[in-house]
Amino acid sequence: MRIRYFGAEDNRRNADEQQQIERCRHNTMALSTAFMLVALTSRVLASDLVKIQGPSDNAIIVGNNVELFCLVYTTDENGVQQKVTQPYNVTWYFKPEGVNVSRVVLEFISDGQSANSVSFDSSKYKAAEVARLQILAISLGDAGLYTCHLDASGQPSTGYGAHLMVIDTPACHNQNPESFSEQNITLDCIINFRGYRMPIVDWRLGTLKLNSTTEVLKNKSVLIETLTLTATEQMNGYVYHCHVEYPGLAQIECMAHPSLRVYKAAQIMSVVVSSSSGQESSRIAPGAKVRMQCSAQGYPVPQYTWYFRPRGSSSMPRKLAIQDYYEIPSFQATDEGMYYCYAINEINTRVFRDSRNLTLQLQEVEYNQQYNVGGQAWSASSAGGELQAQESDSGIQFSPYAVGALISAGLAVLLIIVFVVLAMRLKRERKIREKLARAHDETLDDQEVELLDEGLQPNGHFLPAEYSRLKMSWEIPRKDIRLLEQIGRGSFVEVWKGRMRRTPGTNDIVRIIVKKLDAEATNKERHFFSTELEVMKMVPSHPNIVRLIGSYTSNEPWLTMLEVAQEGTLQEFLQRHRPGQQEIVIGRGDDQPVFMRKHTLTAQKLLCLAAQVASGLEHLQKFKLIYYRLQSARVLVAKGGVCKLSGFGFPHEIGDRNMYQQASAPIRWMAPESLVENVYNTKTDVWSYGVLVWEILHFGMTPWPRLGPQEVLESVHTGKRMPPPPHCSKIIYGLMMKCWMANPEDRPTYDAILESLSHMVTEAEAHVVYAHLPAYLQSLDGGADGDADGISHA
Ligand SMILES: Nc1ncnc2c1ncn2[C@@H]1O[C@H](COP(=O)(O)OP(=O)(O)OP(=O)(O)O)[C@@H](O)[C@H]1O
Repeated sequence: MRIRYFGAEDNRRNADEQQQIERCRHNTMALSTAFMLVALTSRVLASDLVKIQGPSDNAIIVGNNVELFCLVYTTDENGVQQKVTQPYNVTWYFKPEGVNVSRVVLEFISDGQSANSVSFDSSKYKAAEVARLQILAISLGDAGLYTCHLDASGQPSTGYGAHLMVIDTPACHNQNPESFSEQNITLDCIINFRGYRMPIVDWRLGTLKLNSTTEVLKNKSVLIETLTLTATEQMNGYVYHCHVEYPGLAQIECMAHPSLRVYKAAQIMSVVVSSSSGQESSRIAPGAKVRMQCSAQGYPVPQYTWYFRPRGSSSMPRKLAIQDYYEIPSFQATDEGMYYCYAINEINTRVFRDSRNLTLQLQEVEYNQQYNVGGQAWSASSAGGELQAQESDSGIQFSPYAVGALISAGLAVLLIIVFVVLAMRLKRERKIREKLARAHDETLDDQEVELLDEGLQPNGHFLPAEYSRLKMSWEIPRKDIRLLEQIGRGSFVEVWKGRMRRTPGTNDIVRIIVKKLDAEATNKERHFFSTELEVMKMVPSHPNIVRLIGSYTSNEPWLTMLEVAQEGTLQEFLQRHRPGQQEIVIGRGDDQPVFMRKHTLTAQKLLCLAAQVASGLEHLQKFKLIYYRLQSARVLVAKGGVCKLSGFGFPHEIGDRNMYQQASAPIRWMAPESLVENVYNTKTDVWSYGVLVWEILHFGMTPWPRLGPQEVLESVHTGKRMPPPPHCSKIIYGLMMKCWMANPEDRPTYDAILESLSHMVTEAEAHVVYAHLPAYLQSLDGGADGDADGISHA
């Protein structure tokens, strides 16, 4: 905080301020002298012989001391001030701000020889020289009117008064020290002041004054100056300050610490190709030098990675460079292909990713390709990449109009082909859906929606006859659904615990989970919601798939009703059953917590969990469905430790959704082809499944525990894999490694995975050896910084 005084005294502040105070004291004295001159000429004196000089207005900052002057003097026949030699009394009065009554705070009694003082609050008020009042450790309550009265020879004067204004140090608050770009930032400057003058307050950035709003509270003694800004990346590191000025008295400032941090998810703004042939084009002349420049915005500043996949190749793109540009010194046929620029940054453990790709080709124009420009024949030579004028000999000459017409015709044919392909694809998908719907209908009769409150009705049919009429649409009347408590959130849904009437018109109630679409969901999100619902309706039931109970889409907000997975997510379930966690607190007695003994999951149970997930995935695969971001935090667990999958769809929908939510990609679980090309299919699910098996065997630990997301990405691309866990057999590690094969075709089928697991389950303790469990898995916080940081090469 910086302070500049016009008038105040301070004996507590630092040396700098002391100097300023000295200056201020002189100022005050100068003011007092001026005041005295005025008083001498204009005020009524107490008596002809004894006179007083009154104090002057002052402003002082809380915590400082101040001295108010009231001098007693007499003048000789020449008008020169002399010491008073006759008896007199001087009384100091104080009338606090906003109060109508004055009280005596100090009194001087002089017999003409010496003066005694009586202070009415000795800790606060002290006497200095004759008739001066010292006020110590000023607080806001000391603001008000101070007057000194002279009583000489029984003739009391009216006295002299001065206002003391007390200024508190302003407090600057930055309410949003961390925010995202485009969000609002609010800075408050709160000033406590007492006295008759309101300060002038403004927010500044350097010397630039900014528009802010002023609010005065508490009987005009507190002022709040609010600055509202829209966060932009450029504001990073900015510190705004609040400037408070008491005109003619003091200027004070406070800074809104900490400096601003404005996050922005990595976003590629442009990818520019330039070549030595002087053109910005994706067609490059042979031998030309090419530079591709990728520019991204974001805070923290994004990291760039370039990948390349040669033309005609279906292999994984290989990494080229970790920088914002990539250069090819001499472009050749082998450089033809797809180049990808990735920009990544991490904000509060969430990873944000953006990518662009471009195709580079050799210039097709070979020798003697001719155009007729302006009646003159030109020949384009690919060697130099430049057009050179030369006389054309013979050959057919095309006018630019003819070339244009040809291109338009070509485009039209292309459009028709695309249209036909799309129509055929849509028709095929519709057929699949109809087939699925039929399959579903066939299973409807014996489909018992699991009784969620088993105690109530263990074997009853969930959907009553009245609802079954609605069965094809799965619609449940809204009056039969009750939302009780929100337990979670998805990207565009709220997840609620709820209740539903099992039979209309009765009080037969079951517990359900309700996913409620956000009111402000975008059209795209509505589409994802309804597609997910439609897919769930079509998939025949399976013990490892979360069961759909019904939906409500007649009115907003749309609802999906699901069976309850009491144990929460698989990740939470695993962490709760970690070996180190043998006791859990289940409640509190009078003072003592109540513990319950928990059992660590057995080796067999761990392998069963892995098998259940594979079984659910195999079921989905039969209907050509894939998972949306498979990881233990997205698999649910129902009573009895039964894994339940939810969040699946057709690959193109999932790809679309993953692209939409690309910003928060679960990099640690993603297959290399998903990372680079946004490809999602059964084989990418198998890769993620391998990572999920690792999570199961590590009781819900985060995969690649010691690496940041960028390092994970690079490790995966350079063929590195997580190392063999010390407590797992070679066979089980081999299964994980197969899931992580670089070539998707080399990864196992779910059938093969289930086959392998079924063998392992029979002698589970030989595959998951608890005696070899690493120390980091035996404690509660093992997930945070376990030692599983070695790296294997695929
Ligand atoms: N059937 C259920 N039983 C118990 N809890 C559930 C159930 N469904 C969802 N939840 C809880 O709600 C949370 C969010 O649900 P979920 O992840 O399914 O939402 P989502 O829409 O798929 O999320 P996202 O948009 O991130 O994909 C889960 O982590 C889980 O804790």
